[in-house]
Amino acid sequence: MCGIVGVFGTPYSFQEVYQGLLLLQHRGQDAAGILSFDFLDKNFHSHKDLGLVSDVFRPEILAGFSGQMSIAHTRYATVGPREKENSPLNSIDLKRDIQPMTINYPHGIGMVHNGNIVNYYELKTYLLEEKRRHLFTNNDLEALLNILSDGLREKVEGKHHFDIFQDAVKSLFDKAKGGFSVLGLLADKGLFAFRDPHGLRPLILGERKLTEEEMAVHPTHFGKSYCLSSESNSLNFLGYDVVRDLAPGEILFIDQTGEIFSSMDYSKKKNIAPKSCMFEWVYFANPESVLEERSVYSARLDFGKNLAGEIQALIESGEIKPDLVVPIPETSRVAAISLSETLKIPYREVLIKNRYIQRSFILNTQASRNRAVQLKLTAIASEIKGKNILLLDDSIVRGTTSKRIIEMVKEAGANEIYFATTCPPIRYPCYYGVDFPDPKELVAADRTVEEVQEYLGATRLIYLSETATKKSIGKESLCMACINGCYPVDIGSAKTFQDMRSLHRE
Ligand SMILES: O=P(O)(O)OC[C@H]1O[C@H](OP(=O)(O)OP(=O)(O)O)[C@H](O)[C@@H]1O
Ligand SMILES: NC(=O)CC[C@H](N)C(=O)O
Ligand SMILES: [Mg+2]
Repeated sequence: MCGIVGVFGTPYSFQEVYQGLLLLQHRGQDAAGILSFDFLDKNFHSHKDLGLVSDVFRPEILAGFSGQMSIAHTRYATVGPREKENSPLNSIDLKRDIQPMTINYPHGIGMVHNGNIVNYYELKTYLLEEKRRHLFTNNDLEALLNILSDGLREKVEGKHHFDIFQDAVKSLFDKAKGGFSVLGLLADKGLFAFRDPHGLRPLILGERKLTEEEMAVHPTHFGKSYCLSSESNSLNFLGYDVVRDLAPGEILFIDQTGEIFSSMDYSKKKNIAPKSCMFEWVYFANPESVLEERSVYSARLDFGKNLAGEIQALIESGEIKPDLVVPIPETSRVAAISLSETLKIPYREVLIKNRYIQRSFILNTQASRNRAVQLKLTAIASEIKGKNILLLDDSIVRGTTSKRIIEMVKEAGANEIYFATTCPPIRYPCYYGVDFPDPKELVAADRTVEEVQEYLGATRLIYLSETATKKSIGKESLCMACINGCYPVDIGSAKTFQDMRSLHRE
C-alpha cells in the first residue's frame, strides 16, 4: 500500500521523515527513499534504494542530509517489474522505479505517492504523443509528476501562486484515474499534498510548535512544523498533534513562509462521494493509528465482536464446537481478543510468530510469499492436539496463509479446524493500490464459500458479512470494490493495466 510521510518547517525534517518511515514499514517492504530540500543551499538531497527503511538509511547516509522540508516513501510496488523468481535480482530495473522521483522543470519538483493509477499506460502514451514527454521508469508516479509539471509550465502573471498550483492539480484529477495520496516538494517554494477525489488512500495532517533550538537555526520564524503522513501513528510518535485527515480531493500547499493554503471544492463540485478503502482497517494500517477519525484498534475489536454474533448461531445450532480461539499473527490478534471475549471461549496464541519475518502478503512473488508463511509461524502442538480450533485471520486473499496454517494446525493434531475471517470474500481485483489486479490470483474469485472451505481444508469457513464489516468500521461510504465489484473510479483501462502488470509478473 506504500507509506508516505512529509515534514515542513524543522531543520530536522529529514530525520523526522526517516523516523516516520520506520513507523510505516508495515505498508511496504520493497524499497525506501527520502528527498529533502534545503532553503539555505537551495538544493535537493536524496537517497533511495531497495530494502527495508533501516537497511537503506544507515546513520552515515542520514548524516549527509540537510533541509527544512522533506518527503519520504516506503514502497509496496503495484506497477513495474518485480524480482524474478529463481534468477538474480534485476536490480537496475527495480531501482529505477523507487520513489521519490524528481523533475527539473518548472521550479524543480519532487514527489511520492501511495496508490495506483488505473489508466497509467494510457497516460504514458498521452504524455509521449501529445506532450513529447518520455517516461524513464515504470512507475505511475512519473506520469503524475509529468502531468503536474505540464500544468505548472505556463507562467501566469498576476495570479496567486496557490491558484496556479490548484489549477494544475485539478487538471491532474481530470486526467489520472485511480487512488492516490501525493506529497511533494516545490524547490524553494514549499511542500504540497493532495488526495484523489474519492479519498481512496489515506493522508493525515499534524502540526507542532518548534522548540527554541529549532527556532534558532531555522531560516523562517513562523514557529511551527507540519507533518503529513499515511497514518496517524507517525504523527503521534514524532510529537505532532493531529489537525485532520485531508479531505477527498483536497489540495494543500505550505509555502516557504509557513502559510497554509487549501482547496477542497473539487469533489463537491463534481459530486464525488468519499470512498475510503476498507482494507486499511482490515489489514493495512497499524492498530495504533486512527484513520478518518476511526481508531483501527477499535474497528478491529468490533470486527471480532460482530463476527462472534455470526459464529454464536453456529455454536448454538451445534454445527461447530470450538475449544479455543487462535489468532493468526499479526494482524488478526486484536479481533481475536474480542471474538474470544464475546464467545466466552479461551484465547490462545498457539501459533508463534518469528519476529524476524516480515509481512508475507506484501512480498512481490508467490515463491517469496510461500517461503515467508512457511518460516513465519510455528504451532505449539501440545496445546492444539485433540482440540477443536477456531482460527481467526483478518483476510483471505490468495489463500497462501490460510491454506498453510490449516495444514500446520492439522499436523499439530487438531481435531476440527474452523476458519473465520474479519473480511467478506475478496472476489474482485484492486486497481487502486493493493497489488492484486488479476482475479486469477484470488482464491474466492471463482469459488463459492463451500469451495474455498474445501480448497483450504477447513471443517467450516466463516466470513464476516459486508454489512458487519461496514458497521465495524463505522462508515457507510467505503470502497469495497474487491468485495462487491462496485468500483468508484472508472476502470475502463483496467484490462490494459492488468495485461501489462501480468507481463511484468512473468
Ligand atoms: O490469503 P493471503 O494471500 O495469504 O493474504 C492474507 C494474509 O496476509 C496477511 O498477513 P501478513 O503476513 O502479510 O501480515 P501480518 O503479519 O500483519 O498478519 C493477512 O494478515 C493475512 O494473514
Ligand atoms: N502501493 C502503492 O502505494 C504503490 C505506489 C506506486 N504505484 C508504486 O508502485 O510505487
Ligand atoms: Mg496475516
